[in-house]
Formats: sequence, structure tokens, C-alpha cells
Amino acid sequence: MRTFAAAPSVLIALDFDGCLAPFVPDPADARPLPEASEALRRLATADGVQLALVSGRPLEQLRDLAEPPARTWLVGSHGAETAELDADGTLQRVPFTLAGAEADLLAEVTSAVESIAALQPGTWVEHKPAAAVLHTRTAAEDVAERALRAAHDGPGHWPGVHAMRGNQVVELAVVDVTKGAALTALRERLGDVAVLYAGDDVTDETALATLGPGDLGIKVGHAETVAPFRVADEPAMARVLTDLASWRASHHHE
Ligand SMILES: O=P(O)(O)OC[C@H]1O[C@H](O[C@H]2O[C@H](CO)[C@@H](O)[C@H](O)[C@H]2O)[C@H](O)[C@@H](O)[C@@H]1O
Repeated sequence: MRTFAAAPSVLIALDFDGCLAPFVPDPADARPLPEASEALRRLATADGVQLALVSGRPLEQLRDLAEPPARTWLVGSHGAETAELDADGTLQRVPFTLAGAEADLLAEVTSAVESIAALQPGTWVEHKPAAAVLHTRTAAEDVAERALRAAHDGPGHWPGVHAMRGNQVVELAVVDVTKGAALTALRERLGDVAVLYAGDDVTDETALATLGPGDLGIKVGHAETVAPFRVADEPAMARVLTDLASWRASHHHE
């Protein structure tokens, strides 16, 4: 981490749920830990540091829940949407629209997933610009597993549909995106930067897999990973960001 902190120019790219924000039953209640938010505020004003949040959340939701510092890059919907946050909180979007056929497919997928949720008590459907997400955190374990399998093996296998298992969710997207491809595009846009990426979920593995020499990959939690480093949970991740903010500040003054 000290070597990374000493690089002239760094991109610190972070997953949201399960990395900055602890899991909660209602996704609308998720918030970053205060220590993580404070560290991001310090990092945002440090020389040579760029910040990015890379999330499965739609962009506006990510901005409203995470309240990131101005000039933070936001990647939403697992990479389908990208924007930079202005000083006044406006999203400067890299354009994204669904093609007509994708929009039709999304309507069909949404209706199929709604039918599954209607049969499995405690499950519900989240609607995103390019995906429908079946949530099962508030269902009994056997019901959750049945619902996830039905969505994954049913509409999840339709041509043009990309199924992603997440933490007690399955997301069916009508565009072929990954956090890894989005992180690579962001790195190309920013030029010569060392990249720190941290995340907890399977979807974060595509981003962690893009990292190379000079970068820093951190897995949050106990799941299998390609990342060389690991922290136990969200509070431990917040401490990493706090240390990084301090080291970055002291390195700058050396
Ligand atoms: O890429 P992320 O920032 O980690 O977002 C992934 C998904 O996060 C949300 O769902 C997860 O967090 C919820 C709130 O803690 C929890 O209730 C749910 O079980 C988790 O899977 C969000 O609702 C999804 O849209 C994101 O794709």
C-alpha cells in the first residue's frame, strides 16, 4: 500500500455495496460508513488522486446514496453507465441508450422475472436502465434458492440476456457489460495511472482481473478471489482508505 500511495498519479476505484456500504435488507437504506466517506473526502483533495465508484447501481442512485466528492467518476449498472460528477452534483454522462431490440428484450425479461417474484414470497424485482434484478435477501433460504435458480435458468438463458449472480441477487442484463471492461475504459481515458480496485462480489472479480504490476487489488470479505490482498469487511476497508489518505498526504509533503 505504501508503494501504491507513492505513485505519482493514482486512480482509486471502489465498489459500493459490501465495500463502502454494509449490506442492509432494503437497498435504499445502504450508506457508506462515515469513516469511508471522510477518507474519500480527504483523498479527493490530495494531489494526483482520482476517485471512481464502480457499482451495479444505476448512476443517479449511486450518486444519491454514496454522496461522493465532486469530480469523482461514477460507473453504474455494472459498466453500462459512466459519468463524472461535477462540483454542483450534476452527472456529466458518457452517452448510453438501449437499442430498440434491447429495450424490447428488457421488457420481456422484466415481465418474466416479475412472474417468478410473484410466486416466491419475500423476493422482489429492482428495475435498472439495462437490467432487471431479482432480490432474495428478505426471503426464506429455500425460497430464495428456488427463485434465483428459476431466474437464472429461465430468462437468464435467453439469447441476448446476460445473467450475473451477486450477493443474494441475480441480475439479468440486456447489454454485455462488466466492471472489468468499464475499469479498463476508465484507465484508458485517464492515461498513466496506478489503479487500486476494491470490491466484495463476483462481479468485482472482472475488475480485479484487469490489474497489473503497480496496481493494488483488494478483496473485501472471505469469498474466492484473484486479488492479491484481502480485508475482512467494510470497516476494515474504511481503515485502508484512511491510511491511504494519510500516506498520500505525507508522501506529497516529503
Ligand atoms: O456493485 P455494487 O455496488 O456492490 O452493487 C451491487 C448490488 O447492490 C445492491 O444489492 C446489494 O445490496 C443491497 C443493500 O445492502 C442488498 O439488500 C442486496 O441483497 C445486495 O445484493 C443493489 O440493490 C443492486 O442493484 C446492485 O447491483
